[in-house]
Amino acid sequence: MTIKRTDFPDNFIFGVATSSYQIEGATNEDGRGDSIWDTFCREPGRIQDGTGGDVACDHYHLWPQDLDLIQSLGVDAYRFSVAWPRIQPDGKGPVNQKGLDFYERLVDGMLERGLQPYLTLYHWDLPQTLQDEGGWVNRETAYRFAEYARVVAERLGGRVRSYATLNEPWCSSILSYQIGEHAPGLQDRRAALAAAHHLLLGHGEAVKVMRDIVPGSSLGIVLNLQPAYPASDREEDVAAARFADGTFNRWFLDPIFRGEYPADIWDAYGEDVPTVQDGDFAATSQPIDFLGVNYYSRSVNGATGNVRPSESSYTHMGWEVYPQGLTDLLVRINHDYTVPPVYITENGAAYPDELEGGRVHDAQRVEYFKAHVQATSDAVQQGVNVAGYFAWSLMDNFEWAFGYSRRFGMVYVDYGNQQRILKDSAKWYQTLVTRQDAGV
Ligand SMILES: OC[C@H]1NNC[C@@H](O)[C@@H]1O
Repeated sequence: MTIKRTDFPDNFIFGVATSSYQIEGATNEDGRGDSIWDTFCREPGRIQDGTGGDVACDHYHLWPQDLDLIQSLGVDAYRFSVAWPRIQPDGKGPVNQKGLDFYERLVDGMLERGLQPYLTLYHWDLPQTLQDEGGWVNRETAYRFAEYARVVAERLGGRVRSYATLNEPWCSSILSYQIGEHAPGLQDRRAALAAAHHLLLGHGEAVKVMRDIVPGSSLGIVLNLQPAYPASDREEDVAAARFADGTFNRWFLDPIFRGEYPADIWDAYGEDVPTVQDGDFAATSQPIDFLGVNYYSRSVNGATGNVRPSESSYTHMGWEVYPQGLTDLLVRINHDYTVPPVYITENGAAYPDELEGGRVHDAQRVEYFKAHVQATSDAVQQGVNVAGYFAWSLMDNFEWAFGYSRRFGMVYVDYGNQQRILKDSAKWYQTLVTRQDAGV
């Protein structure tokens, strides 16, 4: 059985994805302000290898060669994010023209190379000055976000036809304000749920603003979703899976597509629930043109905690390789919600890659991509309107709390000399997207 590009509709998009803080570097250049991740990386113990994004892949300076690299892969599109602190160093008010100029050059560079720009407005690099005023826990940040969206849309306008407001609001709220592994590193569930609500409010306010500025553009949001499976059919395990599905998936899908929070989880959260004002759900459930789904793995839930099926293989992040979960997730979303076209906006795996004689034989990552592209095709065959697939990631980059200790790229980055080296997985992807009938 081989997975081929012709297994997908002709207009299906294949792309690669990155994000600003993870690849750009140049954190003190051309007027960029501090983000919460610059602050977080300076706090001892927060990042596993003690690093930060101050240099990263030096993409701020190497972007022309990186766009050449993306073009050489033969993909249709490039998913990237704009750093809010480059556009508004204080998170509000004065606009830094040099920041806008950078992204204008980058977008024009994509268009010149026949690459469709898929822009994400917020991939976690909140201006520190807004965090100083409470960050996403402060409802005002939602309105500052809409103002920032206006600035970007006014400059990049029709050249960018696809705008995602947020990347993974679960990470920007629960992982960041409740679990504390991501910036700003708090551990307060009430704060986290307030942050989640204001992120979704900001999404809605930004969509409202952008509808007028970039009419005809495709506006959406990107969610990291994880299908939750019960460890057994025992009632307590089934309940554990439903709770996991509720807190991880439905807490974000429901406000966007149903204009409400899921009642079971709302009740479970008790006093920690966010303050919802009149009109909030009208904003959060603004009609959108696409849903981005970031899929990496599933969870297997038992009453006493998560289970790691021994028969599965695991990535360098400790995530189970479970491609069927992607198909199941897409079919479920399509069944339970009225969704617009879906893009797989991130899918990929970290493995401990070794550079051997100038090559990286990342066979496990090749198998991961093959299986998940196949799983995406299976969902399409089952009637899910999947419009595209973006591999995470174009190149190795700063993997947040893991620093540079985890490599997700299909292109190897030698951080000592900033060389980019195509791994076998890049070559496989190239054969797939350029219709050279990649075999499975
Ligand atoms: O952990 C891998 C990726 N997950 N989604 C968000 C990205 O920024 C991460 O690198």
